[in-house]
Amino acid sequence: MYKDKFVSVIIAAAGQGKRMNSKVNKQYLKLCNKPVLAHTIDIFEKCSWVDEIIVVTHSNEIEYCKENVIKVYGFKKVIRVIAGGSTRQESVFNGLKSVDKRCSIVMIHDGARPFIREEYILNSIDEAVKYKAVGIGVYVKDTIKVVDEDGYIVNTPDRKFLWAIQTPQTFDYDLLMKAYEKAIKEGFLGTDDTSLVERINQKVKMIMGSYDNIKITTPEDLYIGEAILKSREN
Ligand SMILES: Nc1ccn([C@@H]2O[C@H](COP(=O)(O)OP(=O)(O)OP(=O)(O)O)[C@@H](O)[C@H]2O)c(=O)n1
Ligand SMILES: C[C@](O)(CO)[C@H](O)COP(=O)(O)O
Repeated sequence: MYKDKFVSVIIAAAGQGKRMNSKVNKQYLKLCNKPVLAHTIDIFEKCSWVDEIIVVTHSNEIEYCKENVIKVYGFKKVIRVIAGGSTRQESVFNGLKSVDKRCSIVMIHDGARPFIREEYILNSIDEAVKYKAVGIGVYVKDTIKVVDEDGYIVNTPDRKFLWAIQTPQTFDYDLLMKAYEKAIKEGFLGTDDTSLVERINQKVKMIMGSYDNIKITTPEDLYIGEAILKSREN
């Protein structure tokens, strides 16, 4: 098992949470009395392989985040809370530009994914040292259809090759920077980080995650989330 490289974690928490349809941004909604974002940061804060954490939040929420999350929960590894952009990609890029000079491995995680467990973080870092680019996910449970604009099925991809990708996604820092710079130059916009690395013809290793590493996206995820937390209490 590895540990001689500097590991930076970028937590992307600058979205607007439109699908949650709530007045309070979803990262600051409470699950078992603690903000979603605080649950997320807590897991990385406690992980001994993580050297620094950068939280990217909406420019209007920087002070709120510092006061109500970083200060209240005493997170020491959060060295910076910075403003995100209008897309997740832009937010992550802002984070990438502000890591410590020693950063060798960078891990990108959604602020809205508060149930990742430490064993998956350690495994991702280990594998990133070997493979330079690592995604985490699960096999899809449903049969997936490709449907055309008129609502007709085009085809049914073989499920054994289909994964639902999650975060954290973990990379050699220089490699991810190169992928981001190319995507920006060429106007490519991806919904995750591995898709940018795929474009520079770098193989990305997929590792198995867990079905409970859900992203808080729509209102029912809040009660599913509370159930996940309660199931871990003992
Ligand atoms: N401009 C953005 C958009 C998204 N994110 C972050 O990326 C993660 C995954 O995005 P998603 O769940 O799609 O969040 P939102 O964009 O906030 O959700 P919605 O699409 O419902 O508005 C979230 O932690 C979100 O805060 C971000 O940092 N900056
Ligand atoms: C990286 C990601 O979590 C992949 O599932 C992504 O951020 C999800 O955002 P989405 O646009 O809501 O799928």
